[in-house]
Parts: sequence; structure tokens; C-alpha cells
Amino acid sequence: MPMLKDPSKKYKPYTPINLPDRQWPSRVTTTAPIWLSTDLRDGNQALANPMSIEQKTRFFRQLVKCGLKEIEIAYPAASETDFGFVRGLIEGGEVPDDVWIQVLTPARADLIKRTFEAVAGAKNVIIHMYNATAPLFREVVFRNSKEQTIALAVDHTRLIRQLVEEYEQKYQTNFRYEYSPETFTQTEPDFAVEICDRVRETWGRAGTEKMQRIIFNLPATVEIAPPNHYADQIEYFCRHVGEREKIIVSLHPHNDRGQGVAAAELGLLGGADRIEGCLFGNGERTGNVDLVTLALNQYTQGIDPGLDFSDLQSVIDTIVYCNDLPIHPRHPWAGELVFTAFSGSHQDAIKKGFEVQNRLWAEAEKTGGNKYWHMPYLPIDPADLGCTYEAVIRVNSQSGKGGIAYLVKQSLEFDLPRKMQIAFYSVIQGIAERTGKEMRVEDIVQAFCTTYFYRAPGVSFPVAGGLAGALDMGRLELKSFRFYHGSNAEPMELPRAGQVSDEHRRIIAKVAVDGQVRLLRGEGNGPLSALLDALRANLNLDFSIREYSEHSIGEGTRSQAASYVQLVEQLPGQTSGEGQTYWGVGVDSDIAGSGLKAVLSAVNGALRANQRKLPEDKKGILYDARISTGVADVAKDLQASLGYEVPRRMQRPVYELLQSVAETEGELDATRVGEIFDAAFIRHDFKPRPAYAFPDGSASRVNGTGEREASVKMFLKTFNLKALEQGAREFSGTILFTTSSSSDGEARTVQGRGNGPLSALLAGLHEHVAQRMAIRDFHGHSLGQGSEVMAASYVELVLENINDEPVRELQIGSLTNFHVGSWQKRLAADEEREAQEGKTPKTTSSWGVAKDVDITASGLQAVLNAANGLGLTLV
Ligand SMILES: CC(=O)SCCNC(=O)CCNC(=O)[C@H](O)C(C)(C)COP(=O)(O)OP(=O)(O)OC[C@H]1O[C@@H](n2cnc3c(N)ncnc32)[C@H](O)[C@@H]1OP(=O)(O)O
Ligand SMILES: CC(C)C(=O)C(=O)O
Repeated sequence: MPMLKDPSKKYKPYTPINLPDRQWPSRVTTTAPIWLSTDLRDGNQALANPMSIEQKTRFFRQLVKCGLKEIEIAYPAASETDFGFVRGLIEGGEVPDDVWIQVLTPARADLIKRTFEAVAGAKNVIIHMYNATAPLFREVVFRNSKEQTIALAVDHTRLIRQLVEEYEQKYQTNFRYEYSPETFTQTEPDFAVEICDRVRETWGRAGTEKMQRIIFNLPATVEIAPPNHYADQIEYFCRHVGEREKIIVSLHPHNDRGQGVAAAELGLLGGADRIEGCLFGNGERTGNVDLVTLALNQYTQGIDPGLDFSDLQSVIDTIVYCNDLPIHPRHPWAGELVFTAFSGSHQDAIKKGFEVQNRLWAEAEKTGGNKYWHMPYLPIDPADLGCTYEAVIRVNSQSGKGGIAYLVKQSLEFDLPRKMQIAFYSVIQGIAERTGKEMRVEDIVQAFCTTYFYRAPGVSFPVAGGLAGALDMGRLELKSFRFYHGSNAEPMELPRAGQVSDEHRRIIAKVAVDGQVRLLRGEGNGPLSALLDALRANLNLDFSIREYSEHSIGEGTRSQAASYVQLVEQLPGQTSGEGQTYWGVGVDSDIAGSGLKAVLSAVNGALRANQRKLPEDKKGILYDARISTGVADVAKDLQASLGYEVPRRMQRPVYELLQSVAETEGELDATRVGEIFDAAFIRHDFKPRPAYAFPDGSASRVNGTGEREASVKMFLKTFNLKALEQGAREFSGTILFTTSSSSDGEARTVQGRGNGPLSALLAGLHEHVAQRMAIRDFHGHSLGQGSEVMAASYVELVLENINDEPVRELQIGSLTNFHVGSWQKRLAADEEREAQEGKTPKTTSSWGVAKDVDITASGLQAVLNAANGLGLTLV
């Protein structure tokens, strides 16, 4: 059936009340009403599946926790469940002493008696009786005259009074009485007053004290008129009912027209004292009035509602569970989306609002003034309800730069310059439009890090398959840098965050270019222009700076500088400044570092956009003593360029060696570094090496007669290993012994036994050299790939008995135990003690490295190469 063209033929409008001198429109609410929750009665009776006792109990506890002091817990005569629930609360001691439980009964003697049985023994009880008073009900449902309707109410009020007195005596219960003329809003105003007056007279116990007053509950059982009409009806009732001072006027609005909250608020202005409703507005049809909305509406007016919703989410969780009904995402104050701004202009206003408010609150903190909430689009502070600000701004295709910048600030502490906000906004817009989905904060952080090659602390990136992926750090990565004045060799001091220093300088920057570490040199009038010059000169990348800004992030010693730079790329044939622009970001403990990183971040953006091939590094500079960043970095470079995985204990000798060579030779390219490494640790002809020099500073020993002994070098020619019991080995082989006096060498057969191949070789060597050695460390790995693969071994030997003192008996386990033997610790402690005492340590150590297609051969030769560094003498 279509909707009627003339609905007046079917629906009669409400009859306005004649109240020309109404007062309520000019009143303002300044105090909270008395609240009654009828969730467990009116709310429960409206559920398809009424709550179980467990759900009702949980709900009751939640209401108590929220601070409700009057709770209608049941219609106990309706069902065994309701009756049992009431008994359970009372007998289980669930009801706090300051809480009044309310129970509903119709005006029927059997049901009234059953209701009293339910509340026997309770401390504080409100008996609530109702009968229908509206003409529609009188005529249709009860077929009663006005007199009969009054008689029904009066007679059952009398019965209630009688039972109250009986139960008071028996159980010392405190009773109050509430009467509801049902469908008050459709009842003639005079008749509503008349029946209530008669009920009050019959009750005969009403006093002026709050707890003595009779409660007249005036329900908008069905909401049939606008809220101003309800306010008129309430004001009329309040002005005409007898002994108003002995009455609590209670409102019970339903929400058929969606105006329940408005009706309640205007009804309060009309003179009411109390409101009955349900949390989040559950109840018959469109529900009862929502107590959460009413309470929080008052809260935002600076009125303490007397109800506590500071952990609103846990209230929501309980109520959703108990009612088995969802809460609409846009439900006032409570919905999932009510503190969320998707649209750009809202986000922008909120972001600015927070900035201004933070300033005002900081001032108020100093002056002791009030910290007023002062926020566009957000009438309440979400934090007061236990919600976080993070939820406030959410991003989809309707969002603008302000909201996105706000989220970046919240997550990464970056205060993006306005133009960069616009640039990043278009990145996010693109993703949002492509996916058609909301962008979560994590998505925005990820997009930021990916766009600007920024590695955010603690942020990893999910890749297909759900594994955390590494962030693409771009084709250029800053490793280290130094600045120099003019031709000075001494590096300049770096400015700290907040300091500006623009003077002519040279830069040497160590930059990984497509994974290969390179030294880039340039000069300019400031750090950034020096780096841009280096990029131009070394990599043919021509950029100039259009925008630069910076700020510090974090506080105190952990404070860092964040820099933002916009570069213009100058492609051949373009006039200056007309090229494509790129933004970059950098963070570092010093401001120059953050600026340089920002430049490389922007350049990486350009390289990603145009996939440019970069010129080869002709010099292949790997190492420069002036800009090396540390022991571990040198080890990493060696691995990257030559494949050597230098063991941790060996890294320092390697570093010191390269450092001492670079001091005289300047830059070292990869080839030269390889030569030095091989000479020092494989061939041992790179001498003298200060770290291994004998006490007199030479590379060989002086014997008892004062002659310098010729040190021996040993090379493995052939070998055979025999397995003995318990994993021990017997080594037999031919070793070529050469000395500086007989370089042709002498091939000797060497035999020895040990816990493994290396210690067996060592035992054999001790028959041929004057000194004793022990293995301190061993490390091995494969080198190269496929058919080219080799084994690389690293061995550290220690020389014993250097001053003809007794040899220490060292307990060396199998190969794998070399790293952890307690003897190593003892040795290290001895060395340290002797060094502290100013004595020359009795042990001298040497590293040897060997490569071979055979892993055992590489280990054995590494032992010999280490021994070759010890200046041994032949016997
Ligand atoms: C507006 C409101 O929300 S009022 C509260 C409504 N809540 C409920 O009804 C939930 C609980 N109710 C029930 O479980 C049942 O209705 C009971 C147990 C109370 C009564 O059940 P029954 O005896 O089977 O009666 P039924 O449910 O048919 O109720 C209608 C009868 O009660 C009478 N009645 C209805 N309201 C009232 C009242 N306030 N006072 C006296 N009698 C009433 C009706 O006139 C009708 O009487 P009739 O049978 O003589 O024609
Ligand atoms: C019993 C009364 C108060 C009621 O629930 C209503 O009229 O809605």
C-alpha cells in the first residue's frame, strides 16, 4: 500500500496543551536528575531472548559500577527467572546498602503479593505499580470508566501499603512507592493529576524528605508528540498535582519519534526530578531514553551527572554482551565512529584545535587556570571516556592533508612542512582511491616510510605471507661523513640540533651506492650544498634545494634533529628550477647528518621515479682513515667487497692495520685493501705489524747470544689425517719450512696427535720449532658460490714461553670448543694483569687466514699462516 497523499485522513495530530504561561522554555538545567535504570526490566522485556540470570547479574554489577543508585531489576511476578534473579541478588548480598532496587507490578492482587515475596529481606525497595489511564486503554484494553480506573489504582495502592507495613515489620525493609499512570502522555492532563492525587492520598505516607516522597512516574509510553508537548505536560502536572513538595516527578520517555532524549531534557525543564531509562537506549520498539546520552550531554555542559562512564568501552562490552544487540557506530558518545573525523576540513580543524589547545593548556598549567576543552568538531574530550586521540582522525579518500599530517606527527613526531604535507597527502590519496578502503595509522606510517625511505624505530613491514619485510632504504645510503675547512686535514666540528652553520666546506661522505660503498667528495657553502656537489661530481645527479626546514624531536640527551628538504632535479635541457621536485626526510643526532639524510631521501625518491643508471665507481675507494666509522664498519666493508667474514676478535687487528696503512697511503681502494689483508694474514710478509711486534719492536727474536734469529715460514704441501679413538686425530704430512736465510726451504715430515686436525698439526710443529703455541680462536665459512666455492679459515695462535718461562699446559678441547675454553679467559686475564703491571705480556698472538677448496686444508694452512706471523725459530 502506498503512503497516503492525505495522511490527515488517517492520523490525528496531538492535542496541544493550553499553557500560555509556560516557564520551562526559559529555564536552564544546572543539576543532574535522579537516575533510574530500567535495563533489567523495560530493557529486558523488549529483548527477543530475555537475559539469563548470569547476564542480568553481570549487567546489575555494571550498573552499580557506573554509579546508579536506583535500579529497576525485574517484573518479578512475570516469570520464575525474574523472581529467581531478584532472590539471587538479595540472598547473594549483591545489592550495596546505598542502592535501591525497584520492582514493577500491575494493579493485580496476586501479582502484587508475588512481587513482595520476591523482595523479602531486601534493604531498600521501591514498589512500582502501574495501570493504564489513557482513554484509548480505558476503552480498548480495560473497558473501564475513569472511576473504575481510579478505583483500580487506589485499591491496589491500599493493598501495597498494607503489605509494605507487614514486610517492614518482618524484614525492616525501607520501602518507597512509585505509581505510573501508563501512557501518561495520552491521558487527559487533569485526569492524570486526579488519579495521582488519589493514589497519594491512599498511600498516605508521603513526606517532604527525599526518601519519604512518593514517586509519580509519567511515561511517554509511546512517544506521540514533539518534546515541547511533553515539557508542557510535565509542567502542567507539576503545577497542578497536590502536595508537590512530597512528590518526586519522574520521566519515562520512549523514543518512537527519535526524540526521547530531547523529551527528557525538556521534561526536566518542565519541573521533573528523575529520569527512567536504559543504557544506550534499549527498550520496547525504538527503546527507552538513553541514559548514557543524557548523562554525557550534561557532562559537556559542565554538570556532574553523578554517573561514571570513564571506561565507556567496558560498559559497551558488557551491555552488548548482555543485550546481545549491537551499538550503532554513530550512537551519541558511544558509537565506534563518534570521535572520528574522516573528512579533510574536519581533520584540519581538529589538528589546529589540538595545537592551539596545547598552548592554552600549557599557559593554564602555569597560571593555575582552568584547562577548558576548546576543540572544533569534538564536543567532548575522548580521553574522559577512556578513548584515545588516535581514534579521532581516520583517513580515507575524503581526508585532507591536515589529518594525515596529524597522524604522522602522532606516530613519528614529524612536523611536516606545509608543502610536504600536500605532497604526502597526494601519496595517501592515491592509495586510498586505489584501494577504496580506509587507511589505518599503520598504513600511513608504512606509506611514509616507504615513500621517503625512512626507517622508523620499531616499525617493520608486512609482506606477502605475513612475514615482516625489510624496508627498501633506497639506492643511496649514507654511511658516514666528515666536513673540512679549505685544505685543512682536521675535520670540522658538527653543528648540534638547532645550530645553523653556513660556511664553505668540503665533504667526504661514505655512501652505499646500489650496495657498493663509495667515497663521494664535494664542496659548497653549507653541508647540503657540499653533498649536492658531491652527487653532481661523482654520480651525475644534478639537484638544487627549493625548501628546507628542521626541528628537534625528543627531549634531553635523546633529542634528535629532523630535517625536511625539497629538491628540484635539473635534467639536461631544462632551465634552472623547472624540473621535477622531490621531498625527503632525515633524522640524526646532529643537524648536518639529518640534512644530508634528507637530501639522500629525496634523491632516492627521484631515482625510484626515473630508474636512472648511475656511473660506475672507477676508483672503487673503500677505505679512508679520515672517515672510517669504526671497527665493525670496516669488517662489514671487507665482507661486502672481498667476501671475508672477519671473526669478531680479529676485527680490531684488521682495523688497526688498515688504519695505520691509510695514515700514510691516504685512500685505499678495494684492491689495495685485499692486498694488505692477504699480505698481513695469509702470506705474513707485510711487516712490521705493530700489533704483533716483539718487545724490541722487531718482527724476529734475538737469541741468547744476541743474534737475531731468522724467523721461519711454513707451507703445507701434503697431509694425511688418521682418525683415532674418541675423535682424536693423527696428522702426518710434508711441510715446507723456509727462513729468511734459506728461502728455498726445507721439506720436512711432520707428525703429531691431537683432539682434532688443527691441534694434531700443532703438536707435530712443536717438534720442529723452538716455541710452543696454542690455538685461541677458529672460524670458518664458505667463500664464493657454485663451482668457485672455497673454504676460508681464520685461526688465532698464541705464543707461549716467550721469556723461557715454563709452558702453560693449555687444555684445548675439540675444534668447536675453541671459542669458549676457560683457558682463554685465564689467558686474557693474565695478559691484562701483566699489561697493567707494565710488563710485556708473556703471550703474543697472531691471526692467520687461508683459502682452499678443501675445508681441512684451509684450516691447517690457516694454522701455519698464523704461526708464520709469530716469528718462530727452527730447530
Ligand atoms: C508499558 C509497559 O511496559 S508495562 C510492563 C509490561 N511488561 C510486561 O508485560 C512483562 C511481564 N508481563 C507478563 O509476564 C504477563 O503479562 C503477566 C505475568 C504479568 C500477566 O500474565 P497474564 O495473567 O497471562 O495476563 P496477560 O499477559 O494476558 O495480561 C493482560 C491482562 O492483564 C491486565 N492488565 C494489563 N496491565 C495491567 C495493569 N497495569 N494492572 C492491572 N491489570 C493489567 C489486562 O487487562 C489483561 O487482563 P484480562 O486478562 O482480564 O483481559
Ligand atoms: C510501566 C510503565 C512505566 C512503562 O514501562 C511505560 O509506560 O513505558
